[in-house]
Amino acid sequence: MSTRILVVYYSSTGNTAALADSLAAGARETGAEVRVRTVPETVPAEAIAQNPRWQAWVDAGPHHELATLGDLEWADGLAAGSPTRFGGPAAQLKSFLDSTGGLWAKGKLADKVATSFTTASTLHGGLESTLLAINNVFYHWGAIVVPLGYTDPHLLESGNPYGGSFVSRKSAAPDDVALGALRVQGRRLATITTHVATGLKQAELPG
Ligand SMILES: Cc1cc2nc3c(=O)[nH]c(=O)nc-3n(C[C@H](O)[C@H](O)[C@H](O)COP(=O)(O)O)c2cc1C
Repeated sequence: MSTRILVVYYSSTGNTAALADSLAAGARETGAEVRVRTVPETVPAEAIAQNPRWQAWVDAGPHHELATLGDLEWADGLAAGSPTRFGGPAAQLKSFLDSTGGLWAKGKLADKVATSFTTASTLHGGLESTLLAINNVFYHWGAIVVPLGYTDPHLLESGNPYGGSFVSRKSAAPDDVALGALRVQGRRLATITTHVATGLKQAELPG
C-alpha cells in the first residue's frame, strides 16, 4: 500500500493554496497517494468584501474539498499550511486543528509525520513564528515533526529551514524558488513518512 499524505491548508488569496499544490506534487513524485484539502472560511462576508483579492478567491472557489477528521486518520503523514496572520496561523486552520481532540485522545495522531508551511507579506512578518505555532500542535499530538533544514541545495536559495515559505510583498503569487522549496518539502515529507510507516507496520507484525 502506498504512503498516504494529507496536505491541509487555509488560504484567503491563493498563495498558500499554490504552495500546497506544489508540496503535493513533490509528495506524488515519490509514489505517495496524496489528498489536498482546505478548511471552511469563517470570516464574515463583509470583512472579505473589503479585500477585492480575498473576495475574488472566495468567488472562484471551491478550490479543494474540505478536510475531515477522516482524512487526518487516513494519513500516514501530513503537511499543514496557512498564511501568516498577525504573526501566527490563521484561525481557520487552527479551528480545524482544534477539532482533533477526539483523535488525539484515542492516540490516533501519535507517530504521524508532520510538517508545516506558510506565506507572509514581509520577510520579518512572522514566517517562523507561524511555522513554530503550527508545529506546537504536532508536538502535542506526539507527531514526528519534519523540518526542511538545508537538506537540498535548493534550500540554500529559498532559505527557510523551518518549513516552506514565501514572501508575497502584498500581492505577488508564489515564485519558482518558493514553489521549488515546497516541492522539496513534499518529497522529504513523503520519503520520511514511508520510512516511518514501513517501520511501524513491521513492528505490528506477529513474531
Ligand atoms: C488579517 C491579516 C493579517 C496578516 N498578518 C500578516 C503578518 O503578521 N505578517 C505578514 O508579513 N503578513 C501578514 N498578512 C499578509 C498575508 O500573510 C500574505 O498576504 C499572504 O501571502 C496571504 O496568503 P494567502 O493568499 O494564502 O491568503 C496578513 C494578512 C491579513 C489579511
